Amino acid sequence: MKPNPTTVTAQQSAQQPMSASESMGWLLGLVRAACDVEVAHFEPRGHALRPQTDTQPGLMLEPADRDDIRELSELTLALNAQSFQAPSIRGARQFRGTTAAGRSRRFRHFSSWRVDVDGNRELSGQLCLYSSASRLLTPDQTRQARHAAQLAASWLGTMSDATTDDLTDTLERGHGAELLEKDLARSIRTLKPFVIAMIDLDHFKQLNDSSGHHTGDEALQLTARLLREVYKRASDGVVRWGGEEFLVFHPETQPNEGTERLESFMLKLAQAKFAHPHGIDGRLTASAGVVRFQPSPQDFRSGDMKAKAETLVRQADQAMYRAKRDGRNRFCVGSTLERPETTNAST
Ligand SMILES: Nc1nc2c(ncn2[C@@H]2O[C@H](COP(=O)(O)OP(=O)(O)OP(=O)(O)O)[C@@H](O)[C@H]2O)c(=O)[nH]1
Repeated sequence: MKPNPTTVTAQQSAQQPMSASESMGWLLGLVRAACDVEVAHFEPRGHALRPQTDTQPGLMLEPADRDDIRELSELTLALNAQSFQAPSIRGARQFRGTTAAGRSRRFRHFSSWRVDVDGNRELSGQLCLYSSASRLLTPDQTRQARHAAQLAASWLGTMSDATTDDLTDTLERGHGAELLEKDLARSIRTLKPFVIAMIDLDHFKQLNDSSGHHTGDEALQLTARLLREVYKRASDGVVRWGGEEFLVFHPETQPNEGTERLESFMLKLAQAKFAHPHGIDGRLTASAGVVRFQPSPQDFRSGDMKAKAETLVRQADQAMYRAKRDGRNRFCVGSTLERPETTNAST
């Protein structure tokens, strides 16, 4: 690919840690510079897109938009177009829209790439590029665009290492805690219920002692894989919180979703039948605690998101210890939090 200013800027900024959304902006910038793409649609893996409206206004990728990759990843971006009409872009080969110059045109799909930046969430999915009929790409331009996207994806892949846990490919604790605070803040803004669960493997020390550390590692990897299967939406967080402890969090989009998804994980773990000589029924089990937080308008006023997140984590932890005390291989529900600052009784 010919060097261009976008590439230089991108390579320079790649020396600095970039957020996932900045990375996405950068990737699109590269592709746009290479091939005049007009509409880019990012389809996160394992995550259904919101229904599109009949006429979606064009959305530019401006710095102000970049804090929120979860919202961003659900969007279709009109890079050089004014607007486009598409009831659902997902899988669309073509749709009508208006170019930047105000002309009505048919936009055609010309290429898609798998983007796999973070094994757990966010920029993992399919980037589909559309161009208007008057701008169909030459084979050379297509090659350039492909090269740009591959280059960007490989840079981004390298950068994701700092935020994920090497062994389990889930979010590393520091990064997970930051996302938790952001997601909690969003739930408070939107007044949507929010769920946190703490999951801890049972008798894990004994598994290490009897079957070896390597088997212990495999148990952690299995657990992480099953959690990722259950908590697979772009808005879900799966974090390795401690040695054999995982934290998950997500907005509650359906009633009772927190407990149902945890049940589904427990069932998958039981079906995996991972042998544990000292485990319940000779297999690997887990104990968990889950709390659901329903924000109220009052929460806007007390803004210490870190303290709120810590309280919720502590309550999930207390509920998890209750599950351990009650015999393990189960989960307990912490009391619904009306005010996360108050640490009264989840046990
Ligand atoms: N294999 C392996 N073991 C780890 C890792 N990180 C922490 N551990 C081990 O995890 C074990 C945690 O044991 P405990 O906290 O005593 O808990 P437990 O044996 O699971 O007991 P309960 O939680 O009460 O059921 C310790 O032996 C740690 O050495 C890891 O990355 N790999």
